[in-house]
Amino acid sequence: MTFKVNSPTVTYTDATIESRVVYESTDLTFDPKTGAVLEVTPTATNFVFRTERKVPRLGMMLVGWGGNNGSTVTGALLANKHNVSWNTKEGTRNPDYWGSLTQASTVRLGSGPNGDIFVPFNHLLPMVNPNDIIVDGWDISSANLGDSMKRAQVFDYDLQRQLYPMMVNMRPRPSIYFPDFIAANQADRADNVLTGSKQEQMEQIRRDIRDFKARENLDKVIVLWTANTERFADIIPGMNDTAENILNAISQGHSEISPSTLFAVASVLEGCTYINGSPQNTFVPGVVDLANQRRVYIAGDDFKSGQTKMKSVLVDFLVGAGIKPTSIVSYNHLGNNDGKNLSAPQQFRSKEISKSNVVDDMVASNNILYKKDEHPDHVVVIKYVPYVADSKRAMDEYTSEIFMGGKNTIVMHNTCEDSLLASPLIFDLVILAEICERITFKTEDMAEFDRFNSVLSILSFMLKAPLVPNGTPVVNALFRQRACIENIFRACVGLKPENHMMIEHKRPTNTEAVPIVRKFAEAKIDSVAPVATGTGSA
Ligand SMILES: NC(=O)c1ccc[n+]([C@@H]2O[C@H](COP(=O)([O-])OP(=O)(O)OC[C@H]3O[C@@H](n4cnc5c(N)ncnc54)[C@H](O)[C@@H]3O)[C@@H](O)[C@H]2O)c1
Ligand SMILES: O=P([O-])([O-])O[C@@H]1[C@@H](O)[C@H](O)[C@@H](O)[C@H](O)[C@@H]1O
Repeated sequence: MTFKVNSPTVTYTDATIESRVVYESTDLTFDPKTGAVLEVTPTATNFVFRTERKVPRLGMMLVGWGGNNGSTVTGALLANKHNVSWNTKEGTRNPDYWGSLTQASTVRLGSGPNGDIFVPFNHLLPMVNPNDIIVDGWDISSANLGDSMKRAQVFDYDLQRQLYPMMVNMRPRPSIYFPDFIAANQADRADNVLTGSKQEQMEQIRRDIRDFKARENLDKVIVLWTANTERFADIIPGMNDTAENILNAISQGHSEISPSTLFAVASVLEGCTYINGSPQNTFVPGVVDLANQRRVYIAGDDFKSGQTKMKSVLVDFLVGAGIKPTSIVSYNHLGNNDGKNLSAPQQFRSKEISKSNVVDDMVASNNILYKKDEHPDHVVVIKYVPYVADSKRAMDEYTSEIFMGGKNTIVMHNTCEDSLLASPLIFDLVILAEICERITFKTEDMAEFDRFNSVLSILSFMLKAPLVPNGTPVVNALFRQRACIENIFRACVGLKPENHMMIEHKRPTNTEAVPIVRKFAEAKIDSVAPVATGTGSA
């Protein structure tokens, strides 16, 4: 962190940052007959946020470690850690974490004499440095990470050449493989698989987590799925609908328990946050129930890296501007192994679902444009074209109705280097999940400090199909998701939410009075007193 907040509402000790926050919202009352809003009442709730300042020694275990994303994440970490630069036809390139919210974006602190002041996002709170993360994981393919990097064809040759010696001795642990959950075309990779009952395999994953933690002297481990997309599992009452039932089903080896669900259960039982970077329904109700019982974080689903990320911006812009998208056609082709797996109908269906639901909240927000249950036509097409490898081509057409019967059509070609866009998100998911493990909060009606809900919806910014606590709203609009993370972290250090009003810069030029500046040190929280000097405030 590079700044301290000067406020009587924030207390810094060696161990913690404690911040007293008034969380303001609105309470609505409705007409019971029509559902129309009757009253809007501003509300204020006193929160105390407590953040542990000690950054832990963190282990990240990737399921699918030998894949394009897994090998790219590993190589990028090593390149940054060891400052490996490489030659390209455009000249020398240096390692970076571009595309990472925590490592390459900034937040506005306030205004200075020469305009707005921005600081790196990861200066808001003490976060893990990705260079310090220790990596391990599993893969059904026995290929070492050096060969996996070559197979992925993501990095430039000169970078691969330098990284290979650092990665060739990294070997994925044998993994859980049930052929009917992923495409049959993946079978030729599966030479590194566990055997035994589902219970025995799940226990082995738990031993692997404990072994990694002990071997590397870690403070904590976070497990993240970046293995192939599975088909959806059937939700079966009495089997995977509660924590007790799913544990029984695993002990009985029920066929509908997927590898990803076994990894999730193993992680939760080991007290490790589990993140799902793929679209399948790993988090069947029994897993969510178990995570809530054990107060362990789970998050998902499906990295939001390229075509869908753009969609969650474009549709938000259109609908927010009062323009009505009526047809959205998203086509893409890719040639990596993910694309090969997605060429199978059931695996494509998982991805189609996660890519299709992303507009629902934005459409539902505007009943001027859309009648009840009215939606744009929305089509998702994915084709496997080996030649383009990891360089996914996305082509989109957005047709919208505009003013007075007009139509607008936006056509976009978006070359999404899949792994170079997804890998920064993997760092963000793990780093943000880790800092969330060090944040607790208390309100007046809570006897003790407690952590967030076990379904860590704050990570939605990185995910196509955000998993949220039952009964809570799903937000896909990208900038609302970003603002959620930033403003919660701002609250943890006593800063107000960024509201973009900048009203201090909108005063009549002829006014004599100096800008109103609230200085907690001089003014009571419930009053605002003009001050003699017009200095900008952070
Ligand atoms: N931009 C992106 O790359 C992006 C965006 C969103 C989601 N995803 C999802 O991320 C996942 C990984 O993408 P990728 O491009 O790295 O794919 P990939 O096929 O290159 O890597 C997946 C790896 O998982 C391994 N695997 C499969 N089943 C496994 C199991 N049960 N246990 C352990 N390993 C297993 C495979 O052998 C492979 O090495 C896919 O599900 C993909 O849909 C990727
Ligand atoms: O994130 P995004 O670019 O919208 O979606 C992508 C899909 O279009 C693509 O088929 C596949 O590469 C990735 O798994 C990713 O899910």
